[in-house]
Amino acid sequence: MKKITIAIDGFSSCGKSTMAKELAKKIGYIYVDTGAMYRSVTLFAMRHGLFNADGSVKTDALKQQMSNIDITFKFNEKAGRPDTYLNGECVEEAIRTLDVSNHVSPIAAIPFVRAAMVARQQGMGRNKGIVMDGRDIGTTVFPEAELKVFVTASAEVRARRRYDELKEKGMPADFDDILKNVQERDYIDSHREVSPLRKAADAIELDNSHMTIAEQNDWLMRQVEQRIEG
Ligand SMILES: Nc1ncnc2c1ncn2[C@@H]1O[C@H](COP(=O)(O)OP(=O)(O)O)[C@@H](O)[C@H]1O
Ligand SMILES: Nc1ccn([C@@H]2O[C@H](COP(=O)(O)OP(=O)(O)O)[C@@H](O)[C@H]2O)c(=O)n1
Repeated sequence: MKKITIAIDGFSSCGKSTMAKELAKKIGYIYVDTGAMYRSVTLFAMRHGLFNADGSVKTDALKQQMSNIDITFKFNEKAGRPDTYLNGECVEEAIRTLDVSNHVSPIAAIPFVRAAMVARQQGMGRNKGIVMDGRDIGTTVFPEAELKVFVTASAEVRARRRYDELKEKGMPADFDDILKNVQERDYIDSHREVSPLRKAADAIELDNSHMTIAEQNDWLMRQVEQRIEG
């Protein structure tokens, strides 16, 4: 069966990685969560004092440190998805905190950070057979992807989903803080100069506000079948 490239973009916390990882498992593709890469750079910057007190980034210092940031993925059989490693340390949990979420968008707006991440992502997808989710996969990383999906849901629905997830994991969560974070990231991600979050002209839009996880997985599988058979 022919292998294709699948790009899943959209707003924060709308279910991109949930559907991407499930699809990859079903069809035996590699799954890459590009948000985890930007989150890992952010965690590194937080740990190394590369943020100013006002939340802005010490850009020159970060630039000098970029070659010391090694991000890798290793498949976790139990979780059924790849875990993210920063310089050899599993940071899967550490990169999902609200603190990291509150710092990530300024990091992801920096051109040299994006250039480094995009180069790595393109390398991982060189042989196709990949499902990648993020903000700029269909527009910048793989503009030639055979299937592009752009996912949306209302900000309240997305914040509720993230809130439920953090609660279930026993992590601190406040609904209003999460909603504010989701809205702020949407704004910064959509308005940055380099690769802003936007729907690619040839992407299919999916509003999953009122869909179950099973329904969206079925929907995505149908889209893939059409591309693979067609
Ligand atoms: N259709 C859905 N209905 C309810 N919850 C969902 C749905 N899709 C995803 N979720 C949940 O929403 C949360 C955010 O999903 P996630 O896949 O991490 O989003 P993203 O990758 O877009 O940030 C997760 O806890 C996930 O289980
Ligand atoms: N391809 C990507 C993926 C994420 N990002 C940035 O990384 C942040 C975290 O992405 P994420 O996918 O983990 O976020 P959630 O939607 O899971 O909350 C986003 O808010 C963007 O600022 C990006 O700029 N480009």
